[in-house]
Amino acid sequence: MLEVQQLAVNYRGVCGLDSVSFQVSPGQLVGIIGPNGAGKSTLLKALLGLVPASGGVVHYCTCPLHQQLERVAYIPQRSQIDWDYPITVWNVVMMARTRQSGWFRTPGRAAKEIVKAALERVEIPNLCDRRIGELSGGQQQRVFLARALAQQADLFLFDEPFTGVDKKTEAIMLEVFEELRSQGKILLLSTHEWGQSLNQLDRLLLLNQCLIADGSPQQVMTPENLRQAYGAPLGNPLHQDLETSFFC
Ligand SMILES: Nc1ncnc2c1ncn2[C@@H]1O[C@H](COP(=O)(O)OP(=O)(O)OP(=O)(O)O)[C@@H](O)[C@H]1O
Repeated sequence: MLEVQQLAVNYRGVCGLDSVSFQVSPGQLVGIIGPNGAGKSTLLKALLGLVPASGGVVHYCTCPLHQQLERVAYIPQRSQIDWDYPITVWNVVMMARTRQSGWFRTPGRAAKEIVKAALERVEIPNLCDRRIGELSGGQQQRVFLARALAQQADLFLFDEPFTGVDKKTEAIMLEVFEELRSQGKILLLSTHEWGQSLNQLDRLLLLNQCLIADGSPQQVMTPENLRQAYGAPLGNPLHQDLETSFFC
């Protein structure tokens, strides 16, 4: 069980997150939605301690999460990754095994098998010798999904995994998420996706600095909650699009 209590982040006077509390059970796929600047990325980073919390606690299996980061796979937003870094696909995915094999040791056969299997699962074994900067956006996302798989984590945090990916990559991602969910893993993903794809999620957290709603997609995506999060009154074309895309 992941337990988040009154988590808050303050960026030198700018509120990033305001007293957010929720719990996630094993085997749940949870989406985090909200407008730009709502604190979705901040929430994922604060869970890991990548940004300092000004308050609150994050426990996983009753112990502080920051003491067991080896159990967490984090895939940041595309814009946070240096795609010009001269590293091959194979080595990016192998980084997931470094903690086990040690930074200065040659990876063993078991680590290589895990990396190979992860690349095969996301259908890019043929790209293993390519540099990450030479890949398409969808291929790049698959590399980081493979790295997350190779880490064999218990908790997966994805920051906008669907941004810039094609339907094929999205389908592979959703299949992998489903497999992880059925293995009892916890998955949290921030998204700007709307429409029927939200129904794939067990739960949604609707954020706008504070947690506006937490429940099934149907419970969360109500006109009143959307108004509260996005601030647009009914009659605003943007707001109507959002509602239409979900409720049709
Ligand atoms: N490093 C930082 N320094 C100062 N303020 C920050 C920093 N990172 C985020 N913020 C602020 O914190 C708030 C939440 O930002 P965050 O990036 O978490 O939102 P988001 O929901 O992920 O947005 P988006 O959908 O645009 O990616 C915003 O007001 C943002 O300007």
